[in-house]
Amino acid sequence: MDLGDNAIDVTELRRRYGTSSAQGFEAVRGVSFSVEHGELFALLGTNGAGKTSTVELLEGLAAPTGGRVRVLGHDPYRERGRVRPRIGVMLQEGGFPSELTVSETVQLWAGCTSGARPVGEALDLVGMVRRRDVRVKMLSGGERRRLDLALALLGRPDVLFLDEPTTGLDAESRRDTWELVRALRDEGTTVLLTTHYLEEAEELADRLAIMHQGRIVTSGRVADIVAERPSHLSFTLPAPLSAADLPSLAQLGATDRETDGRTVRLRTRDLQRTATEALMWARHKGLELGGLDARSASLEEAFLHIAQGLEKTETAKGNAR
Ligand SMILES: Nc1ncnc2c1ncn2[C@@H]1O[C@H](COP(=O)(O)OP(=O)(O)OP(=O)(O)O)[C@@H](O)[C@H]1O
Repeated sequence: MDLGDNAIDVTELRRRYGTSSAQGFEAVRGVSFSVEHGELFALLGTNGAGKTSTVELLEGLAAPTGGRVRVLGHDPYRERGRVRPRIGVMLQEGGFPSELTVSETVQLWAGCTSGARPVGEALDLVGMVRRRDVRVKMLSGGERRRLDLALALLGRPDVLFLDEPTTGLDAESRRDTWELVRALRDEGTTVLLTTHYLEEAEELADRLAIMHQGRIVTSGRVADIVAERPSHLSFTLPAPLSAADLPSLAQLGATDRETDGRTVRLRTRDLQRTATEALMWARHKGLELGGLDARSASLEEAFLHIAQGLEKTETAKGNAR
């Protein structure tokens, strides 16, 4: 393996569906990013943003209409034979013959995979050993996702593509999958994850990119993306006080505030300072603040802010036309 290059390099990637450029639809519109070896990179986006269309190009399932993709230093479409044995792909909809049992399915796949893990090991990784003799048609949606993951892991891939890996899983199975994905990353596997669950990206991703209408609108480390958003401090004042009795926003180190009756929500770039000022004020006055909640910004909030901002821009453009 050439460790000098990134595991994945994507430059100005484009994908158009339909043959005619006049009638076709461009789902990927000049996307660039790279993923280092051993890194876990998440691709997030609004519905129809172009995540799956992008990932399919990385998996070599289609040729791009523009730009360049390299996976492990090779073109995944033209040099499929060199890339395919070293990647693991978990698609959104794994189509299994429904009459086969779980272990027969893994056996079948193992027959087509060079250096495959033993069936028992693959099933153990995803917690499906006890379901090995169950026919695929009898599995729940979440169990099918886990079987899909077992198949993607069979060839001990250097690069693992996970397209919405925990959709349909209950909270406990989702946590188990996260633990497994983290362990694989810690062993050096590069992971490219697409997900609708922001919490999942927040838990797992070293870096992420957010797509909207075929383009990357923001990318970076989770902490950096989140740091651009303010934190919140909220509490309820005891009667008969109101927000007007609070110190000024400048004294509290807050940027602005919302009130709902006696409940106050302060936005701040310095949560520790704002919380300290508010608590010292309350102590000085001998007051008890109800429902006190100090919260750093989350990825969900950053994502909604970006998505809502884009919506407003598009509405404004539409109105201007
Ligand atoms: N085969 C196709 N022919 C024409 N348009 C397509 C085709 N596949 C996808 N599209 C369109 O391309 C756009 C991007 O779809 P894609 O599935 O890549 O988005 P996504 O970000 O994965 O969405 P989701 O999160 O909803 O799964 C959508 O508008 C979709 O309707």
